[in-house]
Amino acid sequence: MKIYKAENYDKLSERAASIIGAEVVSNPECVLGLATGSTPVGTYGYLKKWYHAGLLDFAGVRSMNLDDYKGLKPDNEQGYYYFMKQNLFQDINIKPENTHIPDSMETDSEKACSDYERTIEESGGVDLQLLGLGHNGHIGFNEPGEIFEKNCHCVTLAASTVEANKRFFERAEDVPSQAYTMGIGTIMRAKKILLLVSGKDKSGILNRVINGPVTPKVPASILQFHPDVTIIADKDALSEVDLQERKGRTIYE
Ligand SMILES: O=P(O)(O)OC[C@H]1O[C@](O)(CO)[C@@H](O)[C@@H]1O
Repeated sequence: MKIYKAENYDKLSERAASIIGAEVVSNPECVLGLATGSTPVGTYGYLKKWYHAGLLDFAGVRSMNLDDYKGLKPDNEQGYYYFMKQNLFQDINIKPENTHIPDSMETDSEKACSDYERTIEESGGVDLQLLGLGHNGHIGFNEPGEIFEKNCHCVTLAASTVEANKRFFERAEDVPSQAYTMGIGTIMRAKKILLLVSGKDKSGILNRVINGPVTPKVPASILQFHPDVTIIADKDALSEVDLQERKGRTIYE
C-alpha cells in the first residue's frame, strides 16, 4: 500500500490526476474505473485541463463507473451518468460508446447487475479503479454488512448514505433507496486501485480502513489485501490516522 500525504485538496487532486494521466499515456486503450461523489471532482478538473493542453488523449480509453442509483433516468441531474458528463466526459474526447455505467433504468436488478459485470469482464477488466470513501467505509455503494459481495449487485442504501447524499437532491425523500454497484470482488479485480480521501470528517474511518481489521463492517478495509493500492489523502483526512511503518506500506510526503 502506498500512501501519499497531500498538503490540501488541490494537491490531492493534482497527484491523483497525474497517476490517472500516467495510466492513459502508458496505455492509451486502458479501462478506467471511475467514481462519483465530491472527492474526485478536482481530479477530473486536472484531467480536463491537461486534455485541453494537449497532454492527454482519451480517444481509445474506456470507462466503467462504479455505481448508479436504481430508477433514475440517465438525464436526471442527480444520476451518475449526468454527473460524469458534466464533470468530465463532455470536456474530453472519450467516445460516448466507450463509457459504461450500470443501467439505472433496468428494473430487473439481477439482469442489470449481471449485464454490467459481463461488460467489465468483456473489456478485459479495469486497469485503474478510482475510489472515494463513504463516511461508513463504503466504496462504490458497498455498504457495511456481514459479507464482502463478490459481484455487481443491487443494494439498499444505508440511512447514513441517504443522509450524506441528500445534499444533492431537492428533498431527502427524493434520494433513491436502492442502487446498483460493482461488488467488492469486482473492485478488487482491478489491476490498480486509487483511493482518494479528503477532510477531517473522514479521518476516523480512514484510520480503520488502513489500520483496522479487514472486515465487511468497514468495506474499504479489504483494500489492505490488494497488491497495488494507492491512497492519496489530504492532511485533514490523515489527522487521526496512525502512519507507523508497517510491512508493505510506503508513505510519501
Ligand atoms: O466523495 P464524497 O462525496 O464524500 O462521497 C464518498 C462516496 O460516497 C458516494 O458518493 C456514495 O454515497 C460514493 O460514490 C463516494 O465514493
